[in-house]
Amino acid sequence: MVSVHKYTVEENLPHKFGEYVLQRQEDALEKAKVFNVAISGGSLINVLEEALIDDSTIAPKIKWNKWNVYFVDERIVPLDHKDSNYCAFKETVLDKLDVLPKVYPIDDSLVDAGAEAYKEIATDYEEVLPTKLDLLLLGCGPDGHTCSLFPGDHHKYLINEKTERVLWCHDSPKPPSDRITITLPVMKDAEAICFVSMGSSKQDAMRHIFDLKDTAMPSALVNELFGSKVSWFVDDKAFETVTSKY
Ligand SMILES: O=C(O)[C@H](O)[C@@H](O)[C@H](O)[C@H](O)COP(=O)(O)O
Repeated sequence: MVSVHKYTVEENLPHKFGEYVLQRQEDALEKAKVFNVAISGGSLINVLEEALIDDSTIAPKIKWNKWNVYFVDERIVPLDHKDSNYCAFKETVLDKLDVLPKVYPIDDSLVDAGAEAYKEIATDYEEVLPTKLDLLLLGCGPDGHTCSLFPGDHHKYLINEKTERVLWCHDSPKPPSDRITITLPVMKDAEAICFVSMGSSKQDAMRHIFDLKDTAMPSALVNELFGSKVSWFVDDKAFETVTSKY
């Protein structure tokens, strides 16, 4: 069963999320010297800023020098492009830190080289990713996608992948069209998975995921497959139409 943490604006979701991340950091550092985290793009990056930088009780406890940061998905664009998840993370988080984590972006030297090279970007990133990540921090799109695992027959190859850990996602319904994404085997091996979903644009997806358990939506499939290690941080707007109890 997944854990759902639901908050109103007054209850300060970013702070609660920050406490959760802090706990995962402490758990990981009890066992190892580094904390291996993979993050998505989108609004999650702003929540990271609010939780881990702006929150004055959480910020001093974050041991950035022990963090290794990877990306659960990345758009195939130069790293300084506005669409790059790395670029968003750099501008929103890294540029505001005095002590930096180690960050592992994609190799962007091949972004203009076409399809064969895109496969290579994915394969190369698979080499970079540790086998077991301590924490995956995920978003969920209004269509139920997570990472760049999109719903629908055209993108079934991503969800069906059993061996390769990073794939090239082409014809993405959300631009830009070419991306890389982690696959379910990476999620299977991860210690913990955490989604953040906020705002009324997520209502329909939340109803499909939590009430209808519609596993055609990749985020619902993640719940079904890996439930006990999955946490959701949601606000009351996103969950307004969900009737199931958690
Ligand atoms: O590369 C991407 O497009 C993002 O990583 C994407 O997968 C994002 O996580 C979700 O779309 C949720 O984004 P929002 O929280 O901004 O809606």
